[in-house]
Amino acid sequence: NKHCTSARRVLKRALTEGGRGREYRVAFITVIPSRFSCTIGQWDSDEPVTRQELLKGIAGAHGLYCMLTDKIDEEILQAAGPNLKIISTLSVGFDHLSLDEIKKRGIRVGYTPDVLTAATAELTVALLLATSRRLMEAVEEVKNGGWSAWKPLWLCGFGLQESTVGIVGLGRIGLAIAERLKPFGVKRFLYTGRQPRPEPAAKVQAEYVPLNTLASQSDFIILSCSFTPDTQGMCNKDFFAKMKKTAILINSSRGAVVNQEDLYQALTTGQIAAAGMDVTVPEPLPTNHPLLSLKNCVVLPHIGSATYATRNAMSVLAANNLLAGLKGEPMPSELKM
Ligand SMILES: O=C(O)[C@H](O)CO
Repeated sequence: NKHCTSARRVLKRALTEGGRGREYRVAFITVIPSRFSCTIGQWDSDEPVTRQELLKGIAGAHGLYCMLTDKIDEEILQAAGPNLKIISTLSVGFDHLSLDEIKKRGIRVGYTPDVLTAATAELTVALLLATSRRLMEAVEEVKNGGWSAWKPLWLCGFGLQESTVGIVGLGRIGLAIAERLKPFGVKRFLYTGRQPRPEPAAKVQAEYVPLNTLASQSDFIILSCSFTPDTQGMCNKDFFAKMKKTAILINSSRGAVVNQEDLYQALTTGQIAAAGMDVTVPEPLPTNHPLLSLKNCVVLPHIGSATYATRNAMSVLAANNLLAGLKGEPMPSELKM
């Protein structure tokens, strides 16, 4: 294999933003040239590659380095042709990859678990606190003159102390979120998923419960599951109807796990207290989307893993996955399909 396609480099911005970013970029760009001889067709921008460019650039490639913004489906795989044997995605999520089509062609897939766990968990906690303690509203009030005096009930929210936290998906990130929340004085952790996970659960004394129980008993519900046909639209009007009126929903998994129309209804009718979303459908969410008009909904632009160090580690891991795959070796992080 003498060719590979690097769809783009994500750390270009790190360089232009200065500071620590500079060393990260160096780390990334040295991976491919020093360890493997290949021709790189690169989309050299921090913006997603256009579909057209990707279709054109991938023709004949042996490997593809892509991101979650690239939908790798039958059309792309056809355009690549039979040379393509390795796909390396700069993400832990892989719902942008048509795995059936990929498997059919005997293509191996690399992804980036573990290295982003801490950053994603940290952001999820930040989003939870920003939502539950109404930080966005509070900052806005300071800026717009709404801060008239200290008042007993003004901008009150909900605290974690003595609360019940429900986690949907107690995987690597779900567990890391629970571990970070525990010191806030959470009383009970509930979790749900395809099956009980006694080992991680024991670390935070989390109880495995059915989804309905989690919905009705939790004060905070955190979505940290993969996006699959089972989880698609899982948080819908039935789910919201079971939640406490004082409960808060936090989503740092994939936007489509939540039915956004039903969420809007639940938030505007007082069925639930608030929601914090780091992921939406679509991304970006149009600026006139109804959810953005709500004070009790905090929306972030999918920044769970966005620390310089984490994006650097993801980039290096994705490059090493690609190289190992091209050499026919085991990848550092290969997706089991
Ligand atoms: O799947 C992923 O990797 C996250 O959504 C972004 O880092």
